[in-house]
Amino acid sequence: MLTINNFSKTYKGGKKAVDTISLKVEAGDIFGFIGHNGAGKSTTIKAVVGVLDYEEGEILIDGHSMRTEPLICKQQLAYIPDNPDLYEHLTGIQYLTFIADVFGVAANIRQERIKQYADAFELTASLGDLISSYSHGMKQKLAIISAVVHEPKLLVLDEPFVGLDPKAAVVLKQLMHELCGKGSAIFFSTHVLDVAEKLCNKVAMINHGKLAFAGTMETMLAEKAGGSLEDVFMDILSQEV
Ligand SMILES: Nc1ncnc2c1ncn2[C@@H]1O[C@H](COP(=O)(O)OP(=O)(O)OP(=O)(O)O)[C@@H](O)[C@H]1O
Repeated sequence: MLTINNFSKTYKGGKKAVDTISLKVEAGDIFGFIGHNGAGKSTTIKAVVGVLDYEEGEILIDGHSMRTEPLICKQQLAYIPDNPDLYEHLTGIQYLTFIADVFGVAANIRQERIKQYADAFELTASLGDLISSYSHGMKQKLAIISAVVHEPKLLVLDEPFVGLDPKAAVVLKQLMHELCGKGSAIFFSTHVLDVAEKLCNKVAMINHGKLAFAGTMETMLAEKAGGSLEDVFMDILSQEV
């Protein structure tokens, strides 16, 4: 579903934020992307979803190149940034309707999905209110609902658990499992290693722009007998790059 081949990104001014990384996210995967502050996670994610240009390497969504076929790629994915910037002058329901229109979701299907997810996130009563009146967490919940309303083949999230209350975090985890059960793939960055360890079947660790590991969670944990994801993370961080 997502293939990253030898992707590198150098920002203007010469800063090489990501250095020749490759990984594969397949249908049904919940793939966690882990790394220290400034490791290159958001840079990679922004290139994957087509909001950041890149010159080196290739990013394929379901076999299509994000560089040369961005529209086909973007039709298949949903992206939730770490700080969702929504249209504040719309109400919650107007925003969800707008996104459902963009992705051509049939009226009966969108109604069903909006009801299901808004109820689960306890946002139904606020859908008629302006987004400008929402709290940070409510905006995040709305962004999540807007992402799943069109059931994307690939859902990409940057730090999705930051700012969510514990119940919303549980709902999000259930939703991620549900989406993957239907054959979608999820690629998300997180600093919450306990959540990643329990939730993800695959994981990649990036250290100063370079990939330190990419593969199954099982393999990663087996590399450090009896260790947790936190132990592996600390071990990788202590290694020279
Ligand atoms: N627009 C930019 N221009 C120049 N350098 C940038 C830009 N955006 C990010 N960087 C640099 O690229 C490196 C990787 O940043 P990135 O935001 O990808 O890290 P991250 O892993 O997402 O970090 P965090 O966990 O803190 O969000 C950092 O050194 C950062 O300073």
